[in-house]
Amino acid sequence: MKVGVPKEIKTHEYRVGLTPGAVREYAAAGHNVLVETNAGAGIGATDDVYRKAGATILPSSREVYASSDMIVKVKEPQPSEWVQLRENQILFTYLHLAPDPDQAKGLMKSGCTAIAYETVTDAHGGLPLLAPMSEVAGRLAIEATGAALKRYAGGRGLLIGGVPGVQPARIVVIGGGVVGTHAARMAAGLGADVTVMDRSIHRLRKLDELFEGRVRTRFSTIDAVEEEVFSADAVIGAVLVAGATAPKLVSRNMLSSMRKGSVMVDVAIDQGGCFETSRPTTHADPTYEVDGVIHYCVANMPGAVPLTSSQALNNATLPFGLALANRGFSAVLECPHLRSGLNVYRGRLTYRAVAESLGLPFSPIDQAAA
Ligand SMILES: NC(=O)C1=CN([C@@H]2O[C@H](COP(=O)(O)OP(=O)(O)OC[C@H]3O[C@@H](n4cnc5c(N)ncnc54)[C@H](O)[C@@H]3O)[C@@H](O)[C@H]2O)C=CC1
Ligand SMILES: CC(=O)C(=O)O
Ligand SMILES: [Mg+2]
Repeated sequence: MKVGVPKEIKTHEYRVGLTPGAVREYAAAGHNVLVETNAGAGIGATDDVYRKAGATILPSSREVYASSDMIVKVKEPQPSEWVQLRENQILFTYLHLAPDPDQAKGLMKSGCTAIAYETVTDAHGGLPLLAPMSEVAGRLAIEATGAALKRYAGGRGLLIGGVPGVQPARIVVIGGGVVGTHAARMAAGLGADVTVMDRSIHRLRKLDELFEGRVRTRFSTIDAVEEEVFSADAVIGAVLVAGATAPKLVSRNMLSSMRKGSVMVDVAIDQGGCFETSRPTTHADPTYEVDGVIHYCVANMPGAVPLTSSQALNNATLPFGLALANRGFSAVLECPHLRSGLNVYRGRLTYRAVAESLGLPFSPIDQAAA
C-alpha cells in the first residue's frame, strides 16, 4: 500500500504521523511510504533520515494526498486538507468530531474512510491510541498549572508545592482516567494537595491503591464538584465519555465563588471541554481570563513536546497502522478494536456517540459497508 505522511499544519503542532523508525517498519512490510518534505522537522528528523528509513520524499502535501491509499497523521485535518481527501482513501489520525461539526461534514463530503485514534479500543476496555497522548497531556497539565499560577501570568502567585511552613496549592482533578492519573502523579510529586474526582468507584479504588494515601479521592457529584472547585487553586478537567461531547461540570456561575487568580486547565477541550467557560486555545496564546480565573485550553498539548509525543504515539499506532496497510479496509471489518475506531465511512457517521453529539444520523458499520 502507498502510505502518505503529510506535514502537520495546525498551529504549533510539531508531531509527525510516522517517525523514521515507524517508516522502516512499514517499508520492511513491503509498503511504499510517501513523506512530505520537512514533515519530521519538529522532531529533528531530516528528509535524508526518512530516505534512509525507506521513505520517498514528496515536495508538498498535494502530492502526498494525491498518491496515497492511506494518510497517517496526528491532528484532525484542517479545511485545506479535507478537500484533498477522497473516496476509498483511509485516514488514520485524531479526529475529535463530536464538538466539530464542520470537520465531520468535511470528512463526510470527502467520501474517505476515517479512523479516529481516540476511539480505537483494546482488549482491556482502554483507548490504546489516546492513552499515550493522555499520559503526556496529564503531565503537561501540571506544568501549565505551575506557569499560570505565577503572579505575572495573572495567577495567585503560588508555588505548587509550597515550602516548609507554607501550604501547597490545592489541585482538584476531575476525571481519574489516564490524563487524571498522570496529572495527579505530577502534582503529588511536586508536593501539592491533590484530590481526584470520578464517577467510577472502580477508578477511585485503583487510584487510592496506586497513590497510597498521597492523593485524596472523591466521588464526583454536583455537590462534591462545587465544594472542591470553590476551595481549589487549580482545577484540571480530565473527563471523557468516549467519542461524545464532554459533560459540562463547572458552570460559569461557579467561577464567581472561586478564588481570583485560580487556574482551570481543561484537557478535555478536544471533546468540547468540561467547563462551561472553556474555548479552545493554541500554544501561541494558551490562556485567557474569565471572572478573574485563568483558563488554559490547548487542544493539542502534546504537540509542544513532539520528540516524546511522536515516539509514544508511534509506539501505540504502529500495530494498527500496519494492519491497515497490510489488509486495507478488511482490517477494520475483521478487528473489533479498529472497528471501534471507524468514525466516517463513505459519507456516513459510523460512531454512535459522535452522531448523537452532532445530531446527525448514525449508520452502523455493517449497514454503511453493505
Ligand atoms: N488537550 C489535549 O491536548 C489532550 C486532550 N486529551 C483529552 O483528555 C480527556 C481525558 O482523556 P483520558 O484521560 O485518556 O480518558 P479516560 O477515559 O482514561 O478517563 C476519563 C475519566 O473520566 C471519567 N468521567 C466520565 N464522566 C465523568 C463525570 N461526569 N464526572 C467525573 N468523571 C467522569 C471516567 O470515569 C474516566 O475515568 C479526553 O477528552 C481526551 O481526548 C487527551 C490528550 C491530549
Ligand atoms: C489527543 C489529542 O488530541 C492530541 O494529542 O492532540
Ligand atoms: Mg487534541
